[in-house]
Amino acid sequence: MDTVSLKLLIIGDSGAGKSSLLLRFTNDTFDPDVSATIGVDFKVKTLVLDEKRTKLSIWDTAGQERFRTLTPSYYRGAQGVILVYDASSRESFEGLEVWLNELDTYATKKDLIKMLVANKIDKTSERQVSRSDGLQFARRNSMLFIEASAKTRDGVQEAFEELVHKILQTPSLYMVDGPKDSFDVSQSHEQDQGGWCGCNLT
Ligand SMILES: Nc1nc2c(ncn2[C@@H]2O[C@H](COP(=O)(O)OP(=O)(O)OP(=O)(O)O)[C@@H](O)[C@H]2O)c(=O)[nH]1
Repeated sequence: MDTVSLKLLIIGDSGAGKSSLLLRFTNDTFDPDVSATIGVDFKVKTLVLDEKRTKLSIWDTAGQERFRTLTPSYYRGAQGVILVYDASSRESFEGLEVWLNELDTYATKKDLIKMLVANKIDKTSERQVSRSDGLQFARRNSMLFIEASAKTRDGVQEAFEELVHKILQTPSLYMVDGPKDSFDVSQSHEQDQGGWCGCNLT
């Protein structure tokens, strides 16, 4: 079976639930007291989809401005991005434009696939962003869209799988010409450890 290595990013306002979505997807756990990400956190997960083994390296970036150093390197070479807002926070929804601008500025693959995730849909009585508002924003910006909850698992697996499925349908995104363009997970991880703090605030 072919193995495809993909780099995915998770971006969005602080507190939207980026680390929680990643933790749910990679470990199937949820931590109500998860701490803010400093710099970047990084997880690898293998997924078999469309008769391909995909080795996903998923970069969870800090939403807080003061922890965002070396921003361009988060974006370099990414084939897919998950843009997260909190459906119980209008502010996090309104922050999406800024994240899209940052993506436009730094992404090196301009045809990368974007998935918009409305997180925290379990907080039904506190909802501030309707499904149709989310869907409309996604359509306007050529993104996939899913509503999810890292807490209840709703939509989480689907969000990652749909994104990967769409990337696999776009071979130009991951077929590489030579070693210089390929993304080597092990090498990149070593760089992370040496370059900046890839940890959670305790
Ligand atoms: N009810 C509910 N709470 C959630 C959900 N996802 C995350 N949370 C909570 O929201 C808070 C923020 O979650 P994080 O995953 O740290 O958010 P983040 O986007 O990674 O934040 P930064 O690291 O600061 O960028 C935590 O208290 C989580 O437990 C969800 O689906 N439902």
